[in-house]
Formats: sequence, structure tokens, C-alpha cells
Amino acid sequence: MTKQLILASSSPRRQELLQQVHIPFSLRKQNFDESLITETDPRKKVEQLAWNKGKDVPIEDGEVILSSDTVVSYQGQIFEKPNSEEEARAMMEAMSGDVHEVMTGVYIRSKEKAVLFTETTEVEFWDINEEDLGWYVKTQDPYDKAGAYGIQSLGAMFVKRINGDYYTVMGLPISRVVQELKEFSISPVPTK
Ligand SMILES: Cc1cn([C@H]2C[C@H](O)[C@@H](COP(=O)(O)OP(=O)(O)OP(=O)(O)O)O2)c(=O)[nH]c1=O
Repeated sequence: MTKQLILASSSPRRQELLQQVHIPFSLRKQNFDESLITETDPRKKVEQLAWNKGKDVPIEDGEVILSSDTVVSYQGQIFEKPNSEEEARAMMEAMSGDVHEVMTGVYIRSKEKAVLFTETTEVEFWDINEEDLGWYVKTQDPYDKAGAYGIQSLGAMFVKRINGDYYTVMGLPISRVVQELKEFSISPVPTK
């Protein structure tokens, strides 16, 4: 039976990354309330969130559901999406000139089986000066992103180096996802 991938995510980045590797998918809404997860260990938290976002999404025979979550972890603190300019500023000030981790958890399930995994990438920031920080937090870039920056957008200017998969930072470790989806009989579609 042909398998059909269902993405349970409203993140435009996750949609773009599946398109980039030619994996067809359709979207299905998930409405999990992320504030219900109070776990303080970043890896456990990201896995609980990925799992909860996918576990109750309705599934039919032949369907494979993918859900995901991204958090930034810095010195024992977890940075999710900032709710205000002040929060965005505090996160970026904390991470300035230092190394933090970005973790993306992914949950893939069919009617027969499921897999849950996390990829981690280290990101080092340059020292961020007050002038750059002041105008950056007034742009839209920080506000729909864990840790208050987008490595794929304006936030790239703060990144000195990374160690790990770039796409983990962007919200979906796409090469690992392609590997794992093969176990669910889903592969990139060859182009003509
Ligand atoms: C650090 C970083 C995060 N992000 C994004 C990826 C995720 O979309 C977002 C973290 O929020 P998430 O809660 O992981 O995901 P989401 O709310 O965007 O989508 P959904 O729950 O429906 O799947 O931060 C970037 O786009 N670039 C970056 O550099």
C-alpha cells in the first residue's frame, strides 16, 4: 500500500524542508497546549512536546504522522518562543558570545509502529552589541522562533559557528528524517 505522510505542524520551515527533499505531504492540525509540559530537562521536554503534538492526531491505514518541536537550551535554561521584546532581548543577551544548544525532537507514527528521536546542534554566537540587539528585537525575526532568532533569516548575522545539522536549528533535522521515513516506506520522489 502507498504510504501518505501527514505533517502535524504549522511551522512554515518544516513544510519548506520536506518540500526541499521532495517528500510529498499533507497537513493535519494538532492543538496540543504546550504549556502543559513542565519538564525542565531540555531533551526530555522536546521529546514530550514532539510526542504530545502527534499522539492524538487522527490516523488512517497507510498514513504516517510526523510531529516535531524545537527548543534552545543555555546553561540549564530552556528558551522557547519569546512573548515580548523584553524576553527576546534577555534570551539574546544571555547567549551573546557563548555556545548554546538547539534540540529538535521528532515523532513519527503509523498504525503499526512509531519512533521518537532528538537531534542536537551546538551554536556559537559572536558578542552581540547593543546597537545590533536594539534594532534586531524590533524586527519580526525573533518572535515565532525558539531562542528568539532565525539562523535561516536575519539571525544568521549572530552565528559564529555551528556543530551539528544546520536543519536541526531551523526546526527539522531533515536528513535524519529522510532516513527514518524510509523505515515507514516513505522516500523522496525522484524528479523527471
Ligand atoms: C533557533 C531557531 C528556531 N526556529 C523555529 C523552528 C520552529 O518553527 C520554532 C520553534 O517552535 P515549535 O514550537 O517547535 O514549532 P512551531 O510552533 O513553529 O510549529 P508546530 O508546533 O505547529 O510544529 O522555532 C527557526 O526557524 N530558526 C532558528 O534558528
